[in-house]
Amino acid sequence: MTAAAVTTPDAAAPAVTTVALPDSPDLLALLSRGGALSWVRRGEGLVGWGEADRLEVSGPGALAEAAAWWADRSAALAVDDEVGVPGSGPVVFASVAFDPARETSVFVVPEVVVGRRDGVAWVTTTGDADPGDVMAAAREPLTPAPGRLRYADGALDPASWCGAVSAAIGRIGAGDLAKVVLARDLLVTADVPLDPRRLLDRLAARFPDCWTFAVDGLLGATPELLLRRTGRQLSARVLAGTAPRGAGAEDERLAAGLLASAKDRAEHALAVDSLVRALDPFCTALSVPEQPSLLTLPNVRHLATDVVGTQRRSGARGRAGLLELVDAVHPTAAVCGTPPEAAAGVIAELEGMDRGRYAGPVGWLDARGDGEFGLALRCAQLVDDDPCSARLFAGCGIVAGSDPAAELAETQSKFAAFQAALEG
Ligand SMILES: C=C(O[C@H]1C=CC=C(C(=O)O)[C@@H]1O)C(=O)O
Repeated sequence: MTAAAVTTPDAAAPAVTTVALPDSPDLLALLSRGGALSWVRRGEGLVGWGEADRLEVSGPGALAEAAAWWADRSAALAVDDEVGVPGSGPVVFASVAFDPARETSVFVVPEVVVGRRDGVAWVTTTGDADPGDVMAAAREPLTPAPGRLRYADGALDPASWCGAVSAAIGRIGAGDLAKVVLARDLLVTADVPLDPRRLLDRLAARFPDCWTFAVDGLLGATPELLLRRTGRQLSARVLAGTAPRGAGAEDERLAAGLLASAKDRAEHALAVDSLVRALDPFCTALSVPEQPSLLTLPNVRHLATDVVGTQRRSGARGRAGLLELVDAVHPTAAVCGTPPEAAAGVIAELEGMDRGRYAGPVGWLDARGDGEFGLALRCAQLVDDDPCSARLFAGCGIVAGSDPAAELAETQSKFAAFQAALEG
């Protein structure tokens, strides 16, 4: 545990109090129905509820605006933090649009945050709420399981989406670009309102190696870590290149085939390269394994590269904040393509939908500047005006050598992650 912090900017400033908890709570079990906020992996992370503050922002410079907003807001709080670890004290949850210049990014400061890190648990409250009362309040009962589900095509039906993939392969063949990630959406409607807590519980139970996230109605379990900052230490898990799971010996064969696939290796290398190029100017050291490893999930397997770096103490504009770093690395070629401008143009032209916050950075940031951002993948956006409906997303990297039917099957395997959570 690092030093405790007490800051008192002015007498009228809202108070933020963090106290240690004697027991380690099941974080997701604490959430109540409205406004569930989550970033949890293997029982550790943060959950939050209530809204002490909120920013919705879009346009060029959206992330710089958000960073300035959080710096102002967090500096104005009177903080009493007896825990003093990343994630204790004031925290903002964030869900950034895939294209922050065009679409809305959302930042929410919860009234209550409960965290757990390396077995140490704490609760942070903003304003008058008493930490003891907050923890004593039992979670409201879950709403019934969704029961019958109806699915409908989103922007493109499967055949049209395969047509878009063929068109993208044509552009790649013509030399316009090397890679583009094309996504599709699927609409689901249940007979009863969807309960985010039920979905998050099920996602966390089935995908323990993923980060189970929820911010402002966007929920999912992502295997991809865009960027974590702890002090000057930076880390990321880049994924690109996917194979389905099989039964018995077939599963082993598919795993070996993925590692040996020149097409998947090329797709993966572009994603790693895009992150490393963007991060390098901010780092004194950056370590990148030469070969990808395999990340095995219940529904798919990915090529994975874990990158770690040490941030420079200062650059031309001082030491970059986490949101500035996120702005610099996003979008990587894991969600956009190479070169990014050409890929973004092909996505806008061929996908036929707005991604919203799908494939954007999602996570949290504290007042010290520590935080974690994943990419919002394997997720669904709850529909604002229809509590029984959600929009699911899945995408695939397209390179020379991609096959539209195989890419369609890959989106189905990726949708299956959220569908399993819905169908329980
Ligand atoms: C864009 C998605 O996945 C990305 C992350 C991992 C593997 C990917 C792939 O193999 O295509 C994608 O780049 C998605 O799941 O919607």
